[in-house]
Parts: sequence; C-alpha cells; structure tokens
Amino acid sequence: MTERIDHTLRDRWAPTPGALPPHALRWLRRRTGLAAVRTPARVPDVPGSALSDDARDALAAVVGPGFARVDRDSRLGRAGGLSYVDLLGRRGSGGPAVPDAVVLPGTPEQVLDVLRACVEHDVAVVPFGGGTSVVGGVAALRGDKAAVIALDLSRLDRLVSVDPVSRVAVLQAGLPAPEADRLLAPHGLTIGHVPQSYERATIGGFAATRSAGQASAGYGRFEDLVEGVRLATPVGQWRLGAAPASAAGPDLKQLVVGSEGVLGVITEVAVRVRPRPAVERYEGFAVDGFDRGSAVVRSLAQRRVPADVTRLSDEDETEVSLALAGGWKTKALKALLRARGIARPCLLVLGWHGASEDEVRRRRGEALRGERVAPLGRALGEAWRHGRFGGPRQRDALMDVGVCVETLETATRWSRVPELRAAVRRALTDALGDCVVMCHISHVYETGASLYFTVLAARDAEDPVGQWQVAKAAASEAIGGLGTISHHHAVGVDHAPYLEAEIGGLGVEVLAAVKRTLDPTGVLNPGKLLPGGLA
Ligand SMILES: Cc1cc2nc3c(=O)[nH]c(=O)nc-3n(C[C@H](O)[C@H](O)[C@H](O)COP(=O)(O)OP(=O)(O)OC[C@H]3O[C@@H](n4cnc5c(N)ncnc54)[C@H](O)[C@@H]3O)c2cc1C
Repeated sequence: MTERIDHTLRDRWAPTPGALPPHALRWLRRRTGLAAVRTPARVPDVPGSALSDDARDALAAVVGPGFARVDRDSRLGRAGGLSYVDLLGRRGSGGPAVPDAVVLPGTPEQVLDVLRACVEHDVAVVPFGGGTSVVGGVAALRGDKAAVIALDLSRLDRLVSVDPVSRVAVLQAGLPAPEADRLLAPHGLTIGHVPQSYERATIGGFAATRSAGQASAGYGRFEDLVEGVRLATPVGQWRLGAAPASAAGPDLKQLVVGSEGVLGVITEVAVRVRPRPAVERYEGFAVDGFDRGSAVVRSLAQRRVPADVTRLSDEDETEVSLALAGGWKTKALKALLRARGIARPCLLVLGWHGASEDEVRRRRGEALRGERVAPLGRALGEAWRHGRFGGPRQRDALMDVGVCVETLETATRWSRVPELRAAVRRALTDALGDCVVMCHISHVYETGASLYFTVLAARDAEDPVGQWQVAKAAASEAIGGLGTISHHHAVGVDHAPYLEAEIGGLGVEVLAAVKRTLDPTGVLNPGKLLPGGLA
C-alpha cells in the first residue's frame, strides 16, 4: 500500500510553513486592525480508544492487523477535516473529535465486511477520503454508538478499467485526484476535475460531495462526470449506472452522488473522462465593476461559449490579490488600469483547453466577440494558473499571524446575484466588524452562478471558534431563501440545520427513509447531512 496523502499533516496544508511578505502583513494590519499574534500548532489531547477488544479483533480479521490501527498518530491524523475551525482545533482552540480507530480496507469486499462488523459491534463509521471536508463531513462523531472508526479509503487506489472508445474509466474511490490523472495519462485521458483541493481530495470524496472543479464550465461538475457507482452498504452492495442515459425511473445514481457517506461507502466510480488537452491557454482581463463583470460571464454562459475556466473576482478580491502580490509588476498593472479608465477593476480569468491552437483560438474569438473586457495578457492568466492551488498554503500563513480566514459559498439565479452578494457581505461585516469580504464567481450556468466568499478579519484571541460560528450563522441566514446553502462544499455538520429550509420537510423524510433502508442501525456517518434526530 502507498499512503499517498500524508494524514499526519492536519494542522496545516503544507509540510513547510510559508510566511506572508512584510508588505502583505502591513496591508492586513491596516485593513483589519490585526495585532501581532502568533499561533503555533499545539498537539491536542487524544483520549484513549473506546473500541472494544472484540470489535478491534473483528475489524483486524477483515483487513489484517496492520490496517486496524488504534495508535495515537493514526487516529489524530484522521480527526476532522480542514475547515478554519478544524485547524483552530489543532492549534489549541476547541479540539477535534478523534476516532477510536482507523481502519483501512484493501478491497470493496472488505469494505462490506467492515460495515457488517461495525453493525454487529455497534460502531459508527466515518468514510474518510482526502479528509479535505470544510463542513465537518469527516468529524469523528459516534452518535448513539459505542465507538467510531475512520474508514480510510486510501488503499482503494486502483484504476480498475478503461474503455477508451466510450471514454469511461472505472476508478477506485480512494484515489487522490493527481494519482487518478497520472494513471489515466498513458491512455491520453484526464478526469478534468480540478478543485482547489485537487492535491489531496479523492475520487470517492468528489462523488460523495457533488464537488465542482475550477474548470467546471468546460468539463462539468463531478456529478456530471459520474457514469456509474459501486456502493457498499450495511445491507449489501449496490451498483448503479448501466448506460450513459436512461429512462428507467428516477436516476438513483444521483441519490448516491452527494450522499456524504450517510447512505453507504462509494468504493468505485465509473468516471466520464476526456482526452488530455494538447493546448491550454489562460488569459487575464479587467472589467470595470463586479456587476458589469457578472453580465459578461452571464453572457458567455447564456451564449454557451464559456471558457473551460471562467472566473471573475469582485473589486475586493482583485484589490487583495494585487496587495498580496505587491512588487513592480503590480504597480505597473495598476497604472495600466488607471490609464484605461478602469476605476473599479475586477479581474476576469479565462482558460481554454483544446486539441489544437486553432480550436482554442476559435473558441476564444467566439467568447470575446462583442464583450467589453480589457485584455491584460497571458502572463496574468498563467500566474493565476500557477498559483491556483496556493490558497490553502496562504491560509496557513494567515492563520500563523492571527488572521481569521475562512471561505463560504452558495449559488443563485443571475437575477439574484447582486442581492445575495450584498446580503452575505452585510451579514459578515455586521458579525465581524473590521474585515475584508472578497467574492468571486467561478462556476457559471445558463441560469445562474456560484458566489464564493473569502473573509479576512483579526482573530478574536479569547473565542476564535465562537467568532467564526457567529459570522457563519449570520451568513447562512442571509443565504436562506436567496440561494443554496452549498454549491459544492456539501452539507456535513455545518449546513445540516439549514437543509430542511432548502429541500423541505418531505425532502428530509425521503432521505431519512432511504437511509433507514440502506443503513437500518444508523452506523454510517452520524450527524452528517441529515438534520439532528433523523441521522
Ligand atoms: C483548501 C480547500 C479547497 C477546496 N476547494 C474545493 C473546490 O474547489 N471545489 C470543491 O468542490 N470542493 C472544494 N473543497 C472541499 C473538499 O475538498 C471537497 O468536498 C472534496 O470533494 C472532498 O474530497 P475528499 O476526498 O477530501 O473527501 P473527505 O473530506 O474525506 O470526505 C468528504 C465527505 O464525503 C464522505 N466520503 C468521502 N469518501 C467517501 C466515499 N468513498 N464513500 C462515501 N462517502 C465518502 C466523507 O465521510 C465526508 O462526509 C476544498 C477544501 C479545501 C480544504
């Protein structure tokens, strides 16, 4: 087995801590009133394992003794996900719920046997992929069970089959995205799914959370890429997805996609794959004001000519990007924008993938025809592409100097974008006081778009967790009625209280009924997705 994701690194994203440049720190102090605080990681206390000897023996008999682990580091390494509150917990504020054991099955059949053993021994199961959940999806909650295990799927790391004619690849669920792409490369194929968590998240995690990648406008959201699934449940195996399209009743496959580990464990996904692009072209543009920029990306989506990556930053996000970048190039860019009369610059990044230069040139021409955008050149687009996985590293550095830094996201119809953006900004500013609220659109549809917010504030030294929870609750209330509680981060624990308002009481009942059928004793991922009492 190759442990490709290092789950011991759970207090930060990168093994080597980065540092903010002095100019960025000065800017932050000015905008947020940040004081000089340092918050080094502190190893939290880990309680003893509550797993009974019988349960442990039964699990070890299924997966082998080396793969049923109760040592402290294995357990701590799978304690929770990577939200701001999760990371605070590992820096001594609050504390993560730690699983009683980590179990690593090597085959889909072993997953089924592990689930049976857990039912028999009254043990809750938290499916654990890359552990990048930011909504509490992998919190080790035991519900009413005697113990809880993290079911680490990293040994399910095979490319099972490739059908290059149909462009379908069957991938095991524990494969991290880069590894999946590496295995597909010799076949000339890619999954084309590139979320910011690409380096650590897994195929099963993408399917379980209805993930959306940065190139969603070109390749689709992950649920669009799922041709079929293989699910292990406490009552047996369920395979779905026999054909590319079907009128054989409702699409039950889509019930599994987004089920966040409460209905079963996804062990394999048949993924619709694409040829690896021969040409990739990224370009930066400026638009004057977010409303005008929003009209541009709406036009691209509604004329059905979006670039594969279509990403519009608002005024604040653009300002922060420039402030954090600093340097003479940034000064030159600001001067250029002023010279062009762009008073409220919003950065638009468009990225095209194609089989040839001609194809990309043609698509670019179609997209830009008639749009009022100021080209800033390929260097800016390439700079964005180069740094597109850098956010989590930057978050580590910001947390190190005492910044409250978190993101939240939603989606709504085009006509409601201005109202929703204003409502969330107001809620966050009222809750946090001096803060910077940035927003971007990175997923566009004919009828609407996602809004992704990043918040920076001076961390409350006394109650940092409470500070964020108040702000998050205010933002979630503001979203209610105007948009969805999650466009791609999923429900987990954090959004469960808001699910009923979105899907209705009947919707919650339908999900609960399906859960009772597939997981009658409720061992699977207690406390996630379904509002309290029904999970
Ligand atoms: C810095 C950062 C950036 C992010 N950017 C994006 C982004 O751009 N787009 C996006 O969509 N998301 C993003 N996310 C959120 C997260 O990466 C996604 O939700 C991702 O799909 C989770 O994959 P994972 O393998 O890490 O799953 P995990 O975090 O391990 O699990 C997520 C949920 O799915 C369940 N689960 C995991 N594997 C399985 C399985 N095989 N069967 C059943 N249930 C399972 C877990 O129990 C949990 O409830 C980001 C997160 C971080 C920390």
